[in-house]
Amino acid sequence: TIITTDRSVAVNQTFDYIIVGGGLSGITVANKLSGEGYSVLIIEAGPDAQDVPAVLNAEERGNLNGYCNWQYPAFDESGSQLSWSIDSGVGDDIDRASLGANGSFASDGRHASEGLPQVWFRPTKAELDTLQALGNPGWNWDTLEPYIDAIERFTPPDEVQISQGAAYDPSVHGYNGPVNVSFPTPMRIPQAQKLYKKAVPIIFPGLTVGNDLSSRTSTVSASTSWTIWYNPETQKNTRSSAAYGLLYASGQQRDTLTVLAEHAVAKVLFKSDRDLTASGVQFGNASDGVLFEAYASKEIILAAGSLATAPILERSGIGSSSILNKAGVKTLVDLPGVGRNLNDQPGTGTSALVADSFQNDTSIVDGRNLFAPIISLANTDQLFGTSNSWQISNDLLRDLNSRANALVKAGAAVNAAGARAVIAAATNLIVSNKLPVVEFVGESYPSVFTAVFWPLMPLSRGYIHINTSNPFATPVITPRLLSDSFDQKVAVAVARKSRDAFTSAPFQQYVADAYLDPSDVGPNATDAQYLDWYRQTSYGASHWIGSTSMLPREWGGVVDSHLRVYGTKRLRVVDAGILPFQLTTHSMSALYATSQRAADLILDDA
Ligand SMILES: Cc1cc2nc3c(=O)[nH]c(=O)nc-3n(C[C@H](O)[C@H](O)[C@H](O)COP(=O)(O)OP(=O)(O)OC[C@H]3O[C@@H](n4cnc5c(N)ncnc54)[C@H](O)[C@@H]3O)c2cc1C
Repeated sequence: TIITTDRSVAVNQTFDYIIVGGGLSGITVANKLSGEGYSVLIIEAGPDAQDVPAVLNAEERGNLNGYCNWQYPAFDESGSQLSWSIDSGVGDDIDRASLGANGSFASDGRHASEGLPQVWFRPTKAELDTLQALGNPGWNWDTLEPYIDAIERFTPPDEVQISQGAAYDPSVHGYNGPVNVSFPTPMRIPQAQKLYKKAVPIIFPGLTVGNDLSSRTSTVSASTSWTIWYNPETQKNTRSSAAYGLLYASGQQRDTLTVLAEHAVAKVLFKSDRDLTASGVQFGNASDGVLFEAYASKEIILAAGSLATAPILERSGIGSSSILNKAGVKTLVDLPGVGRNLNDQPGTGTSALVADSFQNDTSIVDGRNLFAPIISLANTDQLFGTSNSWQISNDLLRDLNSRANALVKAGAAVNAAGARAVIAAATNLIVSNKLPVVEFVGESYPSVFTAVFWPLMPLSRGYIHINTSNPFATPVITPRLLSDSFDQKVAVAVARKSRDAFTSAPFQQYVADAYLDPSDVGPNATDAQYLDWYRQTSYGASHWIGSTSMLPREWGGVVDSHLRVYGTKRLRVVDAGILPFQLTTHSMSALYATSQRAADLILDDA
């Protein structure tokens, strides 16, 4: 495998496949295709950060600024810039806008301060089967779960880790894959984990503490495993990822794989404006702005992530003709779904001051930088109480049409039928399958207990589009987080629950001030005050999906169930953007499955 920034490896060269983006999905696909002997070029916008300590050592994720975050600006509907920027992944390792969050060369997109993806657990059968129900034959639990199994190399916790809170269900892990999954050594804040585990069933009645986040049909609370492994030589919790597992690993080297780093793809080239067979890409480096071409004899695969693939399609002439006209791009395929249905989970958090006598107790508060030691996933019954939940569920079912119409009006969906199908699918998971609607993370930092949380199955949708043909300009991203009233209800309810946790009996003797932050949203605050605070402080949880959804074309889909871009030939999308609705997990486990399955579909057609 050649990894280089020397563009001469690609300029005017022809490969079997060109993959745009060396993040989680791009690396996974490249590994499979090159493993079959096909020549593959990955063009990755970010840097090769293989030996960067902040990338390699999982606990240095706070030092990633400058390596791994494109930090795209975000806007509200009036065009004003929001106060937060989007951590857009630089793959695991590359520079942050491009790399997928999980361990790829780059990651997909979020704040460097939060670091690259690490939390690992599986989605449920119900949600993977819903991909198929949305008009995508072959995309279901039975076809995808084996790929989740295949990618994971799980190290079960040892007795010490188990005594510190770790637990697992051996049947929901893979043991022979390239991506390591384990509990940290030592476990973080074991005593504080116990407090959260006692408080969670109190604040979310009906939610039980289980033994594994991956072992569930609906809700669960448990200590988290991460995509890390413990290196006894360096004594460090070490990052695992698509990049480390499938690209850098000595056993995965290929004669036919070339990675060109620090170059961004501007657009896809076609044989002609009439024959929309993808034949190559135009690419360059923003520092000099010069554009070059490289060619593929078989296919172009866009894997630049949910925040970059849609703009590449638009610059290539594929998108809504009115948006392309305004940007000065000639429309080749009028495909209005490009860039719509964008969504992420809006996250924020509260904190409580730890009592003086426990301030130096590292089993309760520590400065270690591994996010999310204990995670709880609660459904509407557990969040709202069963009778309120019944009413809220009825409202959700009743309001499908009005929600769909509102999304079309806002420009976040192509048509009411498509919007309704997607919202109905999510609603069904919430109402009938009782899947979790909120994620609640128990954390601590020096001097404070914190709760970090987000609506897990948001119904809000936004959009991302280009506004210029300049290949190096950032897209205009309008996330519209919390624009839906159900998401608002979930947000307010979980924020209140976090206060209930810190005032609950288990925490009482450990907490000096349960309302430390936000101090002005106190016990008597109204829902409106909570919502106002939530809006001001929340930002995307870095699980951006949906902007190139896999759906029937008449519903606003961008790719078909073989991930082929409608209206074109030899052009596919394989990244988080294909998911039409959120999964009740962090995205990487599912994306490893979708990208492996995509590689098999591509090989079937080779
Ligand atoms: C900070 C952060 C933390 C996260 N934490 C977790 C977690 O704990 N657990 C979890 O499961 N998931 C987590 N995620 C989510 C997960 O990482 C992403 O969902 C996943 O990486 C998306 O994969 P992808 O292949 O779609 O895109 P990515 O992995 O983002 O890859 C896209 C790649 O394309 C590159 N690129 C972009 N534009 C161009 C261009 N024009 N030309 C060439 N290359 C380009 C990018 O640099 C990037 O390398 C996190 C994400 C972020 C950002």
